[in-house]
Amino acid sequence: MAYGGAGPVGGSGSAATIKQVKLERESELRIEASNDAPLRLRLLNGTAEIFGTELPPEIWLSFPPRLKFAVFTWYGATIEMDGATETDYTADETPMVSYVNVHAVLDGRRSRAKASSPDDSESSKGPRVIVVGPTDSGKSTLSRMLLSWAAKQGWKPTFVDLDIGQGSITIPGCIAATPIEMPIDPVEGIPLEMPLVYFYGHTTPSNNVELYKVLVKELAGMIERQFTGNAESRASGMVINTMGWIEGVGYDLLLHSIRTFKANVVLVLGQEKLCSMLKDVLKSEPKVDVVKLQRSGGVVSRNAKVRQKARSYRIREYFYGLSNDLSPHSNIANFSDLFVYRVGGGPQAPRSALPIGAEPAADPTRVVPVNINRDLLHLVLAVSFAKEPDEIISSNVAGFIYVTDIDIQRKKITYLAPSAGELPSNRTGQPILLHKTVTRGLNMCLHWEWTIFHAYATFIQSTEQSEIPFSPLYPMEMDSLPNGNNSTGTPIAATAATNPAPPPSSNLPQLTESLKLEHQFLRVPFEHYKKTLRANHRAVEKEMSAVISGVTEAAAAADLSPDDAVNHLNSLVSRLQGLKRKSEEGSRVEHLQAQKCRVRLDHLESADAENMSEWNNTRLKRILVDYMLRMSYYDTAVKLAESSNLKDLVDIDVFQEAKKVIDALQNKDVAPALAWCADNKSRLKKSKSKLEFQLRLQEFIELVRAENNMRAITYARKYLAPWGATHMKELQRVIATLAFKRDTECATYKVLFEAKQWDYLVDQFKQEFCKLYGMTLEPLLNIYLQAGLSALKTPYCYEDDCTKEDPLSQEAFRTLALPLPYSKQHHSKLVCYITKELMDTENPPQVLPNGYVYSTKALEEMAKKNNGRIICPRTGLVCSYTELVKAYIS
Ligand SMILES: Nc1ncnc2c1ncn2[C@@H]1O[C@H](COP(=O)(O)OP(=O)(O)OP(=O)(O)O)[C@@H](O)[C@H]1O
Repeated sequence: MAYGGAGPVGGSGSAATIKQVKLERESELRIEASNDAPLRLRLLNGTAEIFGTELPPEIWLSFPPRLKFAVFTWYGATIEMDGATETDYTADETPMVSYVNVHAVLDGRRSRAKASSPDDSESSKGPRVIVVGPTDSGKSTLSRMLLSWAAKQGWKPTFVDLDIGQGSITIPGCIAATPIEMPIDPVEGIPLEMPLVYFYGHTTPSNNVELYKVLVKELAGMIERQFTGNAESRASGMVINTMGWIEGVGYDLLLHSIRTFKANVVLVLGQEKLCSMLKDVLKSEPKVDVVKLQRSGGVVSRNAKVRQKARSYRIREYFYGLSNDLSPHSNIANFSDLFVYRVGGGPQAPRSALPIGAEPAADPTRVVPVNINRDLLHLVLAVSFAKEPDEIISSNVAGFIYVTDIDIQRKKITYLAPSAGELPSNRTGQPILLHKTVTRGLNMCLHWEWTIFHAYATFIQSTEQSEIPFSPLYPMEMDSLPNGNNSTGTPIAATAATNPAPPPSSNLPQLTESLKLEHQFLRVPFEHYKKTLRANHRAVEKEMSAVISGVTEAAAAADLSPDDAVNHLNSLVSRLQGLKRKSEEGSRVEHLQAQKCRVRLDHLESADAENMSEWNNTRLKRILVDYMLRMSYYDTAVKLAESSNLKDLVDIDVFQEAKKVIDALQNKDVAPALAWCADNKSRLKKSKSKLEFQLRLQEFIELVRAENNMRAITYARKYLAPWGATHMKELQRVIATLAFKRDTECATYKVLFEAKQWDYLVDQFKQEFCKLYGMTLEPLLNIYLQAGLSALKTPYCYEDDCTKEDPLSQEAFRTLALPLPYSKQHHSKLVCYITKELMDTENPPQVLPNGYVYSTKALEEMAKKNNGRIICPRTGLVCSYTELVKAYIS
């Protein structure tokens, strides 16, 4: 196991380096990201995937600290990594072939289910796969691969997560399900649009086995009902991830889950004993395949402490997002608005109420009200969709809140919620958006009372401090399983299968492929919208905390006269009025930006075969506007956008923001650029941007140029010294200008005083700006032109006799084509269908409107005979000679 490329083997938390790793076919690069810094990675060439999701070529992906994963390739690939790792190594022994073979069989079963009549409840049922095995056997990872491969082929399998210990869909302590419509994002994990979540409240089922069973039954029942009305989901089936407790009660619970979900494929990871026990028990159930699969050597074992930490990170992630990109909202509610309930462990039934001989036992599913007091402080609460207390157990939850303060005197509770506004309202049917979190501790419920809607929340105490192609197209030979039943179709391949099935290929229609270039079309307005939301949120928080401390100060000031107090309060009131005005304006802007995102989605959706030409025309104009904006032709861009009614489809407002900074830099003023850096500090820091440093260096150089050495030194101490740890060399070079002075002839320092440094800053800013908004660094026009030029570029284009008609005879096109390889040349000859003569530069081909091509000689003769009309000998199309377009042979 070693790196195939240059650079040191393994990371061991050393300083960040960029290194390349060459992966041979069917091998994987196993990575444990460092504990304190993210890791960037990109696919340089070949194809590779992370747990079933293909990597996009040449795009840097950023992985959060502590993530453990593997980049696998079927055909070979080169990966580039930037950042420190705890460990990284390549491995060529993986169980991926057996996993993909399982996928291939499941795929066949899905197709058969889809093809059968929906009325036939048995045969229209897709595979229901349950993945079982001890802790750290790779269950979640295998589930993820099977889901991503299925989604890639256009299926919509349902992912069911019964592992309350870690929780892939939502916080631990819950069981949950969600449809998977796209391959799972290797960084973000399971998408959380609309998960179905049932709250259990402990991280091990042993605390309340009965409740766990009841919730599993509720979840299974709900999914079954959804399948009844949705043939596509039904045929796609489900993949069920389970917990690692496989002995004693844990084993009973596994069997209970297999039966409750009517699983027909049981995949046992790396446990001979469990596999044979399950085969034994399930042999009487003929339609269940039990298959043993090898555990991957890459699966990382985690001890109790690491697991606990992982849970704690998830609480934080739920409220703050994977990379601190979410802002939870702080709200206050009255005690009287809510009721707290605890599930299970309530008072025991009196002996007198029990059958003779029965011992009083706490009802495991009893819902018990609890008083609100300071014990609730720092608890994570889950808000339920139940309308009445007795519906709590059978209801899924809407989301979670975190209690930050309990004011007993004023009877107020302060909490953080992942979304703005009050707790979810039944009227709109909008649940709190679920992100991820962790749970441990008590098992109680919070009842939220509303005029129209009653919501219940379950809360749990978090004692963990939350800081807050396959392509070798081998034919597949499937072994029949010992207890497999062929009536369900092809049996699942056992681990013995050594030939990989064809890797799942994408079912995305062609249009979607071309829409990939439209990424920034959606991303830019969305990033802009997010930025406005953040700015508005910050402004409100700032003003509110100033007002609150103003009130507190006034209350504490014993010597404040009534008049002064009134004046003080009046000033606070006018401040709040100002905030109200600003908020109204802010919300108007937010609304407009959200609308813009909607318009763009609608525009993309409107593309279909019928209006393609008009749609493409609009696209061309969009691309031209984008080009002009990037090249600073703002007025022309605005005119074209206005005259073509494209204002919502182009990013003029975003580029106006850039224009201010660029204009200032061109006037040798760094202040607006520095302000822009301050506004986007955290995101620039995340992407390791050096822009602020470069701006500061330039300010320093200007002070040296003005011979203001003392100020330059003070400036360097204040603004440049903090960069010393990471950019010492550049810093030393610039500081040396104090000695060399502005009229130095020493080339190393002379260049620092040149005017082109400002152009360089403009370029740097443009790059950072594009990165921040998710834009391509090159204008789209260049990318599209390069795509075309790559087909035309031949050595002939660079010879002196290259004809003027060839785009590559133009210098501008030649520059664009510079990085492109020559197009593949076939020495074929084109022969005219009519005259059978060779078509070459002497007798060039011409294209008819119907796409057929004939030689110029033949067409000229035909036009002469028919008064300028051309009749296509193959389709009969009639057109004028003037409608023909010359074709170029390269
Ligand atoms: N091939 C691999 N290379 C590197 N890391 C891997 C590989 N396969 C799995 N892992 C990592 O190992 C860890 C454990 O894997 P996983 O969560 O799939 O196991 P599990 O059996 O579901 O665990 P649990 O005991 O929580 O149920 C995860 O962090 C996963 O990302």
